[in-house]
Amino acid sequence: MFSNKDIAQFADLETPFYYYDLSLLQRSLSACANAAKVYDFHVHYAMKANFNDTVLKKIKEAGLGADCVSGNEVKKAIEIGFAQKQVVFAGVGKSDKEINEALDLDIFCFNVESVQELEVINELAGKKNKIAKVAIRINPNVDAHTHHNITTGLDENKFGVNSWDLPDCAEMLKASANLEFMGVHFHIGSQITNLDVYKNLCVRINEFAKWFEERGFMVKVLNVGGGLGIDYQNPEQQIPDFEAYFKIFNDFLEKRPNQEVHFELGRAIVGQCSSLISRVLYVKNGKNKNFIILDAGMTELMRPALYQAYHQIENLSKQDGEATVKYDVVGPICESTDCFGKEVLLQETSRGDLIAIRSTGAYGEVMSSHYNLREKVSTAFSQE
Ligand SMILES: Cc1ncc(COP(=O)(O)O)c(C=O)c1O
Ligand SMILES: N[C@@H](CCCC[NH3+])C(=O)O
Repeated sequence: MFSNKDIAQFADLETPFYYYDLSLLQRSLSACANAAKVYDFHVHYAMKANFNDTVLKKIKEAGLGADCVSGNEVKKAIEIGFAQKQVVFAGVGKSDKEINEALDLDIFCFNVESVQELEVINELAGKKNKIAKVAIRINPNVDAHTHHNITTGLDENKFGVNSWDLPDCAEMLKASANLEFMGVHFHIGSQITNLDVYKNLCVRINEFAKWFEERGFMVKVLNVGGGLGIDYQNPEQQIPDFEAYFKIFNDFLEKRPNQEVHFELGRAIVGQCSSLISRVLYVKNGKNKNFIILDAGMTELMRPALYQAYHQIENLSKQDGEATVKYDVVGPICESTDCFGKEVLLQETSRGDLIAIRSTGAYGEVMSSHYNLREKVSTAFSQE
């Protein structure tokens, strides 16, 4: 819900822009940190969800670590002030340059996704006379029951080491003088709303951790990844149930004494704290359809075009009236998929109205592009 003060502030700003509610971000962070603390769990924030500087600084101040998926994310995490020992680096295609940079920055751990990558990290660490800490990202073949395009833990996915390659992995680890084995890593997908999925993941994690222990490895870290979803249908349901989420891992993981449990949450922390604010350029009334044409498009928010993702759409200029007209809400980009919602019921809308597209804090601003030579999308922040 936006206050009249928020809306008055928006009226003076050039659209489109991402609006960040920093007090909501703070409340999400506190809820997450407090729920994790009960079990002494460690949370690394998945930077790919949103790497806006102001957002990152708040997350760092809350004491979370950083989960990175590129050399630039690793560098940015360190620049923002995340402690080196709280930075992890995953990714199925880490380049030699990126590995070298992360070695120089002495990060906590590489989450390694293939036997070849182990070989390369060992060689590059050797050249620097360093010992690289590594966890093996295992593909557990657990169905996350989420959108097909954001599932990552099935045999058909490119991510992680498949179970049949683990014997080679173990051999490589034993033969590599410049690698220190830290533990096992998993991430089965994003926008997971059925928490039972995580029980299945825990069963597989227990099996894989035991597999390594039986071969003489000490598993210091169980990194279970992230993926906890948010309620896109109901943006006012703002803070995910972190307590229920962490409790599942406490109940179902067979954690050894002194073993650390790590999480990599992105969307659950930042998803609800932002909306894309746009202005209506034109309203086209057709025979069978009415179109609202916004000044924001798929270049600012790609999720609907890419995954047919639902985001709630609100007309902020007509908050009181009854919603009576169905519109297809589209952007100005030269693509037919540049559509934020079809047959969206809204108050009768006119040129100049302000429109909010809700729940855009995760994978919104970060996935914006310059297609059609669009301007870089701007940002605005709530007064805390
Ligand atoms: C390795 C890894 N960890 C964590 C995440 C964070 O996911 P989410 O934003 O769904 O919590 C992702 C993205 O899906 C990922 O690929
Ligand atoms: N970009 C996706 C999530 C991908 C998660 C990263 N593996 C989304 O917008 O839902």
